[in-house]
Formats: sequence, structure tokens, C-alpha cells
Amino acid sequence: MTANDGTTTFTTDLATSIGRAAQSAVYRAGVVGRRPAVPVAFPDLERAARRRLSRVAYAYIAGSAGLERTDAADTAAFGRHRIVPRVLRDVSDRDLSIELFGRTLPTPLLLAPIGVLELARRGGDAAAARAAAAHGMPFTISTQASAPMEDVAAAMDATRPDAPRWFQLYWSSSRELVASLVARAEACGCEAIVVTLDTHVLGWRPRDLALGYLPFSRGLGIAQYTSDPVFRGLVQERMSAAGPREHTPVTPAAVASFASIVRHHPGGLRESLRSGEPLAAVETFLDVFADPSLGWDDLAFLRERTRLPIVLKGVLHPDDARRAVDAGVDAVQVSTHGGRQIDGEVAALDALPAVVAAVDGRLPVLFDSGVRGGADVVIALALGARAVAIGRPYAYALAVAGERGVRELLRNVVAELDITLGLAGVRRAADLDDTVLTSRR
Ligand SMILES: Cc1cc2nc3c(=O)[nH]c(=O)nc-3n(C[C@H](O)[C@H](O)[C@H](O)COP(=O)(O)O)c2cc1C
Repeated sequence: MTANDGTTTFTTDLATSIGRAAQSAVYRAGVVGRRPAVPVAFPDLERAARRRLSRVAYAYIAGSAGLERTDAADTAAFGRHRIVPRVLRDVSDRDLSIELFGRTLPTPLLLAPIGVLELARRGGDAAAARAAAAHGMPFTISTQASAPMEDVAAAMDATRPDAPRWFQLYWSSSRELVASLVARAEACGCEAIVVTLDTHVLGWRPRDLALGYLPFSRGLGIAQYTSDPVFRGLVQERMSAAGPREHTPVTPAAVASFASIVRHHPGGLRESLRSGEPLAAVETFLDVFADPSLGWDDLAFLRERTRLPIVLKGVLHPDDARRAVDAGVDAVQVSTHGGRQIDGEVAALDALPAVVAAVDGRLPVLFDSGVRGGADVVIALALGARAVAIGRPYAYALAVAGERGVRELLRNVVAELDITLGLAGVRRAADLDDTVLTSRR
């Protein structure tokens, strides 16, 4: 299938030839002088995005915790596994599809939840979601998205009615809010709830700290909250209980922040200014964002409220993976959150084999952190991941070329995956195992 702008997208039946189709589309366009919309190699993509992004936006997206050793380790870990190809194995008819939660997906790729995508581009959530939908890849809507989940879901439906979407949950300190977000996710067609466990407090992120910049405190990335009836009730309660406001110095930066908060708040400008609600919403969000007291027993609360598959994101220890099986969840996602939470953490890929061994086939293991191209996907699948989530690369593609950029980026990852799989002598992505790798510590 060729989209209006010439980007090849695909469905299950066409996935077999995506690698060659993508190559010929690019080379054919090159003959008449057209270059790809987004740089193909990740370092070039990151550089191009940096040129497009504001200083604070680039810091927020590219930044990680501390000295950023985990981020570096996440990507370096792939270099310790090498593919050893097999020859003469008839790989003409390739199959990239996988089974997950009772659905056949055309490829083993997911889009990781990324908050505040408006930093990459205005309307970024819907644009990235539409790109995922065009490829039939599950898009994970973040709790910190810049648009209400219903709007993102509608954008996907307009692209492809049954486009798979998941909802990522930050477990708020308000149980009622958790229940409300999950009910809304079900109502707008989400097919899984991804509970992120590694972020009950934000990691120590020097790039953002140096700029004194947290998007949420400027009213960005809190649209799931301000569109939620339970959250709005909490804001009203806060406003009626409020004593005299703390004095904030009136500096140009304070005025700009206030304007940003008001602009991002739903409803009319005049009413927002009169009510003082936008500021109260930001303060309420900062209060209820997460619950550091959460324990294994709390998962029952979620299980009682949804029939959707529950994915625990941020599981790195094999004992936690075993607990997840006992807790009756449906998948774990091995992830360092892109190194944004703990500096000096184990690389996600290094943690993957032990988690896979611990669950011992009882749950699918999903993976993200450090995936930069199709060969990385092959390595993660070979180490036992059922599916692999793309993170920063799609945020950068969004910054460089919007929806088209994300569509092209995803196509490139799949094309490289398909070609690498074939050249390795493996016909089905689902058949990959560690016999295709030679690994060194
Ligand atoms: C800018 C940014 C925002 C993110 N926001 C969220 C989020 O809202 N929820 C979440 O579970 N993970 C979030 N993540 C983590 C991603 O889901 C994923 O784990 C990470 O991007 C993987 O690392 P990589 O992008 O370096 O491959 C975010 C990551 C980035 C870079």
C-alpha cells in the first residue's frame, strides 16, 4: 500500500516484502532527486531533531538521569550480541507477524508511551498515533500526553477503524482518578493497560534541572488530567479549600509560564483567567501524579476494574518478573525508561534474558530502551522479547517531519528488521531465538 506522500505502509499480507519495497521506494525516489523525509541513520536523525527543537524540548526528550550512563549502556548492550547468519535456507516468504493478547499483529513493533509529544510538534500525539495506525502497530497513549486519550483514539479511528491502541497508566495517589482513567481507556478502545512502575518520582535529570524546566509545571502534558471528571473534581476541592496564595514574584518568566498554563487549559481564556482554575490544575497534578507507596497487593485494585490485559512496564529483576506471574498480570515490559530514571542502572537488554528465563513462557515479555533500528529489534527478539517498543526515534522523526516522518521512520525500522531477518536465514520473526546470536559479556 502506498500512502499519498509515497510512504509505503503495509498490512499483514504485504509484510513479507516490506524490506525490498522500502529500499526500492527510496532508491527510485533518489533517481528523480527526492531524499527521505527523515534521516535514515539514528545519529543523523537525532542531530536533525536537535536542530528543529527548542532548547528545553531537546533537553526533555534527549535527556536521561544523572550522567546518562544507563542510556549509554542501553544502546551499547546491543553491541555485545552479534548475529551469525545461516545460509541456503529459503527465506523468500518471510513473516514478521506475532501473536499478542489474542491479536495477530503485522510486526513485533509497538510505539512506547512518550509524554508531552507537543514538545516535538504541535498535535504530536495524534500525528504519531495516526502513523502507528497506518502500519497497524499498537500506539501506547501516555498518561502524560498533550491531548485527551479520546482525541488520540479518534485520530486513529479516522486512519484505520480497528487500529490497536494501548493506555499507559501512571498510578495516581487518587484511586478514583486511576479508576476513571482506566474506564476512559476502555471506552475509547484501548486493548491493554501498561502500568509504568519505574516512575513514582521523576528521575534526577540534569538537563532539565539546569534549565529549571519541567513541562508539566507549565501546563504541558497534563491533558489526560484536565479532561478527566474526577481530576476536575479534585481541582474544585482544592480551590474551595485554598487559603491565601503564596506570593510569586512577577518576572517575565513567571508571566510566560502563567500564559503557557492558561493556554493549555481547556475552556475559554476569559473564564480560565477569572477562575484561577488552570494554576490550581497544575498544582493538583503535581500533588496527585504518582503513588510511591504502591505495592504488589495494589494490583488487585486494577484487576478488579478492567478485563484488559495488564502490562507491568519497568520490570528488570527476575524476582519481580516471577512476582508479576504470581500477581496474574498479562505481560511484563523490560525497560529502563530510556535511562531517564536511574543513572548506573542495568541496561535493559542485559536484564532481558534473566526476565525471560524467570517467566519461563508463562507471560509474554515486551522490551524497550535503546532500540535504534531493525537489527536491534532482531537481537531483542532473539533474546526472548515477544514485541519491541520504539521510543525516542519516533519522537525525533515527529520533530523532523511530523506524521509523515513517523510513518517513514517506522517503515524503515520494519524494513531493516525484515532484511536482517532474511539475511540471517530466519523466515519468521516469531522463530527467532538466541541460536542466531553470538554474545560476549
Ligand atoms: C520524552 C520521553 C517521554 C516519555 N514519557 C513516558 C511516559 O509518559 N510514560 C512511560 O511509561 N514512559 C515514558 N517514556 C519512556 C518510554 O516509554 C521508553 O521506555 C523509552 O523511551 C525507551 O528508551 P529509548 O527511547 O531511548 O529507546 C518517555 C521517554 C521519553 C524519551
